[in-house]
Amino acid sequence: MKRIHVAVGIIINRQQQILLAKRHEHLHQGGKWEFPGGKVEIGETISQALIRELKEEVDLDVESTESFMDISHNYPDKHVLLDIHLVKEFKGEGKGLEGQIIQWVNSEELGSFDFPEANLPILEKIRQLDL
Ligand SMILES: Nc1nc2c([nH]c(=O)n2[C@H]2C[C@H](O)[C@@H](COP(=O)(O)OP(=O)(O)OP(=O)(O)O)O2)c(=O)[nH]1
Ligand SMILES: [Mg+2]
Repeated sequence: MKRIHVAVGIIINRQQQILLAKRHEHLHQGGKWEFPGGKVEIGETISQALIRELKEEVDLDVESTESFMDISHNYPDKHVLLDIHLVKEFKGEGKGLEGQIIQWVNSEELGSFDFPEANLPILEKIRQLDL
């Protein structure tokens, strides 16, 4: 199965809250909460893809990104490579431009959201950040 390459942003605001978005029901892993992001297009770097996706999906202007971790995960119906970056410098408040629900949450609250299975190591590593 082809592996899709996804640029994912852990977006952290000045209140140390993290931005989550709820995936639309009809999408792969629909109904689950995600860190905003999307597929890297041909000819794009990861950071270009992340900047583009975060503008398109949540209306943020990203000023810098820091690499955080990569996760390769096989769902029964899709193989993904998540290229995850921290985003702490950006302009904008965040807005669900694709009609998705978005929410800024404290790191202690992350455990109460239902994420795709591939995200478990991300949640573990966020817990180790000093937020
Ligand atoms: N953005 C994001 N995707 C995730 C996370 N966890 C996870 O397994 N995924 C998977 C779900 C999807 O299979 C894939 C993201 O692809 P997508 O369909 O949202 O891609 P996209 O935003 O470029 O949308 P499109 O090309 O379908 O319009 O990565 C996550 O935390 N954030
Ligand atoms: Mg997406």
